[in-house]
Amino acid sequence: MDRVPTSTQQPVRGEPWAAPTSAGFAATVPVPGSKSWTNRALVLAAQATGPSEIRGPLRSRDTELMAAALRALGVPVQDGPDDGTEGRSWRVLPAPLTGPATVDCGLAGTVMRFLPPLAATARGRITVDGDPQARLRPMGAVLDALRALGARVTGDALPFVVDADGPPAGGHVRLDASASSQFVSGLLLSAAGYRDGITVEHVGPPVPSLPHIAMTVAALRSVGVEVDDSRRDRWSVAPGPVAPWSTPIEPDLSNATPFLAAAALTGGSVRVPWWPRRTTQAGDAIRDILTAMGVDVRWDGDALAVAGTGRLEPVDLDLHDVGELTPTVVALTLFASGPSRLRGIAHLRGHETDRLAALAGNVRGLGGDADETPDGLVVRPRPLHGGMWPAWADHRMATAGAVVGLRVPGVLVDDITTTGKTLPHFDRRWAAMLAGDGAR
Ligand SMILES: O=C(O)C1=C[C@@H](OP(=O)(O)O)[C@@H](O)[C@H](O)C1
Ligand SMILES: C=C(OP(=O)(O)O)C(=O)O
Repeated sequence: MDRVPTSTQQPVRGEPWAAPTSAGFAATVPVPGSKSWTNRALVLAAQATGPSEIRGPLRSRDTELMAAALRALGVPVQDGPDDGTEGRSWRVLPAPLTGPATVDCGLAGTVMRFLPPLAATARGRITVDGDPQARLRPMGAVLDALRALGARVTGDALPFVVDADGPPAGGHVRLDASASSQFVSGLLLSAAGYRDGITVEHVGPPVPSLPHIAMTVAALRSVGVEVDDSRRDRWSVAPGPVAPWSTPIEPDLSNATPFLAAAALTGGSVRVPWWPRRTTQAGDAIRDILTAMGVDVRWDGDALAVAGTGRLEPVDLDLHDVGELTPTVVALTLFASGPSRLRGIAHLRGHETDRLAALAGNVRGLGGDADETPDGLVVRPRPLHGGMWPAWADHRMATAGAVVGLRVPGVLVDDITTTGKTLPHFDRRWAAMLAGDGAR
């Protein structure tokens, strides 16, 4: 039976976006800073012993919401000097966290999961809400954990209220983080400010997106916070000072994936400059995924260079660790030489939308053949026709529609502006890539 993705999204404003087709191009595509790194940097900088400068941050809806949340709690987050680069730096000036305040999470998982543990260390009443669709995202485990750690929180999902009275006791808490790694990351990021620190123990089916927890641990250590992650499913943060943030933000590799997929699908080539050789970002997994599909992937100086080879092999992949790549990968598998299977991603049902239902439904809407499984998707390539590819308020659904549209005339994305969640001006960047801007 066809399922329709859960969506309370508001009626889409404006005209649908006609996805351009392409028969190949050569382009250099710089991508802005990482969402995941930027929002970790902001949360840590707000707790630091002195001012921080966050260089090369992502400036998008998710990160502007995090900056606005910190300002609402009394922490100035100011523009740094304008050096002409896109990701204008942020200067964060730590100050006592106070309510009353209202925090808008939008649809950002990082804001709704990272901010409440910080808010619990403030003083005053803090009301937290977000987009209608955000109210459907799993939150209960984090809010229960905060209560167990001594915080006063009313509610089990957005909207909820934190009645803060200075740093809670903290201590040891058990929670089921199988719905989102962000439950763990959020608690760890503010744990140094709890009186006894925090030890988080996961109990339940495997935690998804473990590289994102490794990123959290790396971020904490970079500001001098002591973290013990030596035991599986257990993370312990000691109480103590947080040093100012100083690490430049890496480019967002997940945001790079639709552009790399475009090269793979059209026989074109794309270079993404400043691709880190070592990183905790999930998006780095695209190198192995494209290679497994038969695409030419190589280093070119400081850039990653991807070129289509005219063939795309089918894949059987466990994306449990790198679930946010699924929409891009599905777009690619639609054009592979046989059926593909994607596994380990049941938790995507709690992302911006139910991504498994949205992807299967959108593929079928273009005449394709995709089915949900209990923990993923099966995609069987067949000729597609044009039609509407709804974004379901989900930035990665929108960018996946752009990828599909490269090979299928007449694909329309109902709301391309939803890409502003993590990648402002996506449509302009896409057009520039197809025009071969910056090609070498
Ligand atoms: O911590 C982070 O920055 C993120 C963790 C992951 O969340 P889930 O564990 O909920 O998949 C990922 O999908 C999301 O895009 C960003
Ligand atoms: C799951 C994602 O986002 P969020 O940070 O809102 O969970 C994503 O960007 O793919």
